[in-house]
Amino acid sequence: MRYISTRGRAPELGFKDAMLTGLARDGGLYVPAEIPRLSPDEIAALAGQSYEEVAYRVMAPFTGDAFSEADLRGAIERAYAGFGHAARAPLVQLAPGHFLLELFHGPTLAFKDFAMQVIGQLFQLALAREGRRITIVGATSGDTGSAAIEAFRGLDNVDVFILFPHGRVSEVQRRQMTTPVEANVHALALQGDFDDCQARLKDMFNDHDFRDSVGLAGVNSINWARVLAQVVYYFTAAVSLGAPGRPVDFTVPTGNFGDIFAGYIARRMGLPIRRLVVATNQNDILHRCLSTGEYRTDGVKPSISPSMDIQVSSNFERALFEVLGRDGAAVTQLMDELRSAGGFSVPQGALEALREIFGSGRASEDETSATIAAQLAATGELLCPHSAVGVKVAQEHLAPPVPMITLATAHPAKFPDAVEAATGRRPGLPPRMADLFDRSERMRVVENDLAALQALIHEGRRA
Ligand SMILES: Cc1ncc(COP(=O)(O)O)c(C=O)c1O
Ligand SMILES: N[C@@H](CCOP(=O)(O)O)C(=O)O
Repeated sequence: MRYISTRGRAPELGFKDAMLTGLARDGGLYVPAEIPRLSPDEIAALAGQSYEEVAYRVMAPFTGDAFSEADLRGAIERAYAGFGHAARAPLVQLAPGHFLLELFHGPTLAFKDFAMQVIGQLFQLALAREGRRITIVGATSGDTGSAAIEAFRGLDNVDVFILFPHGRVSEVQRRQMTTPVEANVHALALQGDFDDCQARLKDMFNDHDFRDSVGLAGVNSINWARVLAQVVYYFTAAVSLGAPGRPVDFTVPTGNFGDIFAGYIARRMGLPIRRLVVATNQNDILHRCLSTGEYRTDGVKPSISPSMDIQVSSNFERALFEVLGRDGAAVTQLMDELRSAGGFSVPQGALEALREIFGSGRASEDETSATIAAQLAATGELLCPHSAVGVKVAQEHLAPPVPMITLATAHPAKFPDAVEAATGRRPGLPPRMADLFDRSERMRVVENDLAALQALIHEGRRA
């Protein structure tokens, strides 16, 4: 299996190198040269299998010969062993025809653990084999950072630097990043928003001297392996509701477009997904774009679903690449316009192709709070604000008899203030995290300045 860049000017790589590389050297994102398909019989045969078995069968066609079957299976087994639910990603019913896929039973209580735990294992295998050290730099609006730290903390051959927007993540999210004691973990509170964090991260990748000198690696969803591991739960959920014999819809709380792009890949692999619905908070650039064809940034607005406070949605580039007929030059032109003018118009044919697959909707702050309260009253399910955005938008897109599955992307206890304000009930952390507020914090507040960040990373790495 070979991987190509969405900008068409970077070397083709195998799975392992694409994973260790992160962003392509032409600034694009790696995607598989071909998307493997599973036959209806192969999809039907996933019914009743463990989450780990489904993960192996879905991921193996993409990893090619990068890892032996035993290594890949071992990595998957270790990745999910610490999850707090036997099903890993349980499906609960909210209403007739509407289901919630709970993706928050991993170690850091958000869907990021599903991929981060696997790639943590795969990175360790690959680095040990090659005797390499790397520096991971990640940008987070709250959840990727803690998941990455959890997956890579304490490793001898990895240093981890996480950029998060200062004052714009929840206290639980911040403490998850600032309380680990391992010397290889560095939490950096950047004076700016998430888009600034992600822009500086991409600047570092595009500075090839810096990139090579520190052995830069990325574990944001710019990394194809992140997207791949997230494809798996679309299969487990759809199959449990009758796929391949029955189509399903998904609604996905969306920011960086990585999670919903994983659903798109599942669909291309043959899973009968009828619609994928993008659910945004008041940072609704994707909803506006799908509605009007205009992708225009207008500044990140802080919300009660902070992990989705994103305007420059990284993986939308992968979707554009597909609907532009895999034309790297056309993608490069749109991305250049985004950088120079803050936006672009999606060509009409590409917009129609997007709309055939993706629906969209937006939830205001009040609607998000009202949905948290209403779901608690109606079903007893306590939603985090991101999942509530999803449920609210999903309710507007129900199309019986096709079942709707909404992704619940984080545990409500990560956002106790917003949940308490909506319901009067303050969700508690699981016992293993009960002392989170007693642990001492370690973080540096940093300017939004590329050269200063690069110097800090150079100095902070262990020799
Ligand atoms: C809790 C939560 N929900 C939803 C999202 C949006 O996911 P994506 O960025 O893959 O679109 C994020 C951040 O990625 C998140 O942390
Ligand atoms: N919401 C994310 C933003 C980064 O997303 P990623 O999927 O590209 O890592 C977060 O919580 O950090």
